[in-house]
Amino acid sequence: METTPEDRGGVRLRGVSKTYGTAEAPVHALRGVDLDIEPGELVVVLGPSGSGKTTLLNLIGGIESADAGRLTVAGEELTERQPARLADFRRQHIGFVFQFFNLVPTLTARENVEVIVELTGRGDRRRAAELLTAVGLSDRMDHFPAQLSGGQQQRVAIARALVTDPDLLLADEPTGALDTATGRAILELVQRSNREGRTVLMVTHNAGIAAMAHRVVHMRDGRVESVERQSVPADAAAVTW
Ligand SMILES: Nc1ncnc2c1ncn2[C@@H]1O[C@H](COP(=O)(O)OP(=O)(O)OP(=O)(O)O)[C@@H](O)[C@H]1O
Repeated sequence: METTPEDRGGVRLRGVSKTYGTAEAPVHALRGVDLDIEPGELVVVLGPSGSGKTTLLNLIGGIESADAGRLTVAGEELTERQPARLADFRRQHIGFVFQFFNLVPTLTARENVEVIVELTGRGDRRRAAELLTAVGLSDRMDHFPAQLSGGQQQRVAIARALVTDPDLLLADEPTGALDTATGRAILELVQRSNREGRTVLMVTHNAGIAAMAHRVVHMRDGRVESVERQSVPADAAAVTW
């Protein structure tokens, strides 16, 4: 399906379910989730451990497929899409940031970003240095992950997620492994990316972080329990947890 500018980064879920485990011992990670995310929104997903937050993010990002329901992400219908075509979708539309950075230990910061351009065929290798500078790492580009602090590694991960200019940035506990001050700096980068027009969906345990969202989705037992709109989202620099 052709993506129009209006579709850029928008999400629509209808009756989406995902079950893990066996027929004898099923684990209902998501139970009939309905959710709309408008292009350009910053949405935070809150909920206790096991409520289905990561599963929701992984389905929207095409890492996994739903068992039931309909998903449209960035103008693309993902329902019943085969894994190989989900990979295409991810390459074209999604940037991921994870709790534990997931950098390749044998590549430098710059190479960790550049390799994504090679793997996806999207973006421009020259943007790697530009993005690393934008996240404050101009003097660390040739360092390996082990030579970087956690916060610096997460900055590399954000540059890596953005190098393909994705429609949608998905972040799963991006501050979970960081101290508060470092985590706040990462949230500022996430917010900047959103203010530049990108849709952002971020999962966290920390209710304080939700202050920076346009909308907060509360999950419980695989369901959306409530959605709250915040007319004046806080600056990430002012968020505390
Ligand atoms: N690959 C898997 N195989 C089996 N069960 C899984 C799998 N992934 C998730 N689950 C189960 O699905 C439920 C929802 O998990 P999910 O990771 O989405 O929750 P979460 O809200 O992100 O939790 P946390 O905050 O602890 O990361 C949990 O009961 C979890 O154990």
